[in-house]
Amino acid sequence: MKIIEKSLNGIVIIKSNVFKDNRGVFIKTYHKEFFEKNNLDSEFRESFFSVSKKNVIRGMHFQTPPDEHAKLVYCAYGKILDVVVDIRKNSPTYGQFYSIELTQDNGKIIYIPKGFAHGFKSLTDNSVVIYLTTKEYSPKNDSGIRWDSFGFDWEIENPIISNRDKDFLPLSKFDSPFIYEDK
Ligand SMILES: Cc1cn([C@H]2C[C@H](O)[C@@H](COP(=O)(O)OP(=O)(O)O[C@H]3O[C@@H](C)C(=O)[C@@H](O)[C@H]3O)O2)c(=O)[nH]c1=O
Repeated sequence: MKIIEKSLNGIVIIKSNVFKDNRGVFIKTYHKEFFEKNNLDSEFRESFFSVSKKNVIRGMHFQTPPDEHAKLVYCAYGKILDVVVDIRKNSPTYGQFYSIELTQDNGKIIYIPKGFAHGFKSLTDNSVVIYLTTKEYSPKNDSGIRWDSFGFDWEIENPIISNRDKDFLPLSKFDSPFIYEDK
């Protein structure tokens, strides 16, 4: 495992060794000591996955305080375009986004700290996306902003989206509870 990229003062891209043989692939996705050494939150408390058809967009999600959490995200089957946007007030990169392809065999894992909205577009049928989060799911503080409200070009006409995701406020109307802290 190694860090191959950092972005927007908090986003970290981890690359894991991809062991390929005649059976398939093997990829390690979490190593507590590695996270501690690199000052990343490592106390993950829940894990879940979703399966998405091609052209599904899920996002842009986060939990608000006091249930805000860091997330670790990777794609165990298929291929996705993962997207994050900085929603920390006073952040020098507020409103800026970052995107990366995560696939079943590129070994890439994205670490998303508190204060970012997260979403993705599924590039294949049955994309399996796995998450680890540092705080339990909190329906009342589970929130989001509109996927098409922060300038990112998703390169898609009619994505498949949940009703909940369609109803989120655009970033411009969202009063963010997250404040950037210079570390
Ligand atoms: C996230 C979550 C959802 N649920 C329930 C709520 C709902 O009935 C059903 C599906 O939830 P959602 O529609 O929110 O699923 P989805 O839109 O896939 O939500 C996910 O999107 C991506 C982009 C993320 O970053 C994740 O953290 C998560 O917010 O599962 C839980 O019970 N526990 C959970 O932890």
